[in-house]
Amino acid sequence: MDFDSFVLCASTADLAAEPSAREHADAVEFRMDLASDPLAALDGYDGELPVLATNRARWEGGEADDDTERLDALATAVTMDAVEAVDVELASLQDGNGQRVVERAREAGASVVVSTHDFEGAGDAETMATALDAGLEHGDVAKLAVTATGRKDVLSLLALTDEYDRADDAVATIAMGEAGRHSRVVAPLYGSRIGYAPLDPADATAPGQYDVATTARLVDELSPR
Ligand SMILES: O=C1C[C@@](O)(C(=O)O)C[C@@H](O)[C@@H]1O
Repeated sequence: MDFDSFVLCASTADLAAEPSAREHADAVEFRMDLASDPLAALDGYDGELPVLATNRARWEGGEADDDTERLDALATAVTMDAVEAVDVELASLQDGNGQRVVERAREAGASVVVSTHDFEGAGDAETMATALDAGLEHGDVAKLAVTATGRKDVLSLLALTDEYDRADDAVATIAMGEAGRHSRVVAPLYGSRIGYAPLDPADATAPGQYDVATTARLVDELSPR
């Protein structure tokens, strides 16, 4: 999967739901940590959309507990044909444990998204840039999802997104929460390369998400012709 332009992911724990994502999404983000037998589901996957595999650790807002098992499963997932990209937490790369997933992804020709989440706040622009720079050192796309507490946080994030995009650095930026909700459809206009949306709002995988049909429609309507 390449991230030269915006990729909208339908975020789901259920790969069987892929047919209903096709109309709106470019890819499926498979939240392995929220699925009951994720490797079996991937093995049986015969959908059309490419898969971005995420196995989010509990310490980063997900539900996967054992870090060794979690990263092993991710390393196996990237060898599967449908998996064209993988998400690895920046912290897992900085402590060295996630490196084997990146190596496996490289061998398999899958792209690597390096993610950082802040579920409490946004930090200042320098903190955000530090996370993006570190992500770019390890992977193809640096993803930063922060929690916006007000408009200023969103503006800082959008300004940074614009800067990295102008430098041709692939970043994905998201301001989570109510104050940041609009960033999910506006950040792509400033160069954010990935969006995440559930098929059904009741299955949101993060605060402030629009459903995938709404996200696709709004991004399309707002995009310059
Ligand atoms: O990291 C991300 C971004 C996200 O947290 C969001 O805010 O849309 C949703 C997650 O499913 C995904 O793995």
